[in-house]
Amino acid sequence: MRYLVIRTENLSKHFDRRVAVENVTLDVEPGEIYAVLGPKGSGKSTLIRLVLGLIRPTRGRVMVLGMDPLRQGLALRQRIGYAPEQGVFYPWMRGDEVLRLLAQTRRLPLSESAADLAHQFGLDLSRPFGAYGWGERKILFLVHAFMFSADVLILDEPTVGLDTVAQDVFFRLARQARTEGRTVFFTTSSLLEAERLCDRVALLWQGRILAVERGVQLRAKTLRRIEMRFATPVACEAFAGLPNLEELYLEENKLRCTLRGDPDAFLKVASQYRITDFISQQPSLDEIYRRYYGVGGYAA
Ligand SMILES: Nc1ncnc2c1ncn2[C@@H]1O[C@H](COP(=O)(O)OP(=O)(O)OP(=O)(O)O)[C@@H](O)[C@H]1O
Repeated sequence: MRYLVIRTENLSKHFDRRVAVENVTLDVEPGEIYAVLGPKGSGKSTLIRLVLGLIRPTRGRVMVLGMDPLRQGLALRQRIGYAPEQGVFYPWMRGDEVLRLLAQTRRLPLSESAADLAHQFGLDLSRPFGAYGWGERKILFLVHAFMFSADVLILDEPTVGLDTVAQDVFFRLARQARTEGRTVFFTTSSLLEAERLCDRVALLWQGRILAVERGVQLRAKTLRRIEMRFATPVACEAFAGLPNLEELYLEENKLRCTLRGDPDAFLKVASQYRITDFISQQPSLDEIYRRYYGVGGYAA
C-alpha cells in the first residue's frame, strides 16, 4: 500500500452555517513539496488546523504520518515542524526564549540548529518578541518549524510578510528538506510561489479543491501581461505565428500581449529588435481561476 504523509478524506469543516472546508480529499506523498493555493478566505488556515488536529472536522477524517492528529497529538507534534500564520507571545520574551518554550511544549530541547537558521534569515534571537516586526515574527515561527529536522513541515502562509531575501531562504530550506526526503506542506495565495517551488499544488476555492496540478503544469498555465517598446516599428508577422501569444496589439513600436507558459520563443523573436522598455505582470489568482477553472470572485 502507498505510504502517505498526509491523507484527508472527504474533510469538511462548517462554522455554524458557514462552510470553511468542504469535502477535501488530499494525498501528500513523502518527500513532496505540496502547496494548497487559494485566495483570501478560501479555507487554507482551516485546512491546516484540521490537519494538525487543532479543530475537529464536521465530517471526514485526517491521518498524518499514519496517526490521527485528534488522538495522537503529542506523538505527532514531535514529528511535525509547524509554523502558524501568526502568533502572539509575551512581548518581553527573547526570540530564543520563545523557541525554547515552543520546544518544551513538544517535550524537546532547543535545537542547536536554531541559531544557524536565525542567522540565515538575518534574525537576531536576542531581541524581545514584542520588538519584532510582523515579518520577523513570521521568521521566528519558520525557525521553529525547521529547527527539529521534522519529517513533515506544515506551514501556514510561510512567506507572507517576508522580504524577498527571506523568501529565498525559505525556498532554499524547503528544497533542502525535500532533498533529505522530508515533506513540506504549506498554504499560499501566491501562484508564482506555488508554481516555482512545488511538486504538486491543490487549488482551493470556497473551501473546495478545484484541481490538483503538478508545479510544471501550473507553470504552463502561467499568464504574463507583456508591454514592450522598441527603438523602431515592428512587423506584426514576426509575432503572429507564436502559439502561446494572445490578445496581441501592435502599433508601430509598441507591443502589448498576453503570454501563456514558456516565454522563450516570444523573447527570441522580440530580441531581434532593439528593446527600449519592457514590463511583465502576472494576472491575479482570481483571473487564473476564472480562465482555467471556470470559477470567479472571492470566497463569500
Ligand atoms: N473560527 C471561525 N468561526 C467562524 N468562521 C470562521 C472561523 N475560522 C474561519 N472561518 C471562516 O471560514 C472561511 C475560511 O477561512 P480561513 O481563515 O480558513 O481562510 P484562509 O484561506 O486561510 O484565509 P486568509 O488567507 O484570509 O487567512 C472564511 O469565510 C472564514 O471567515
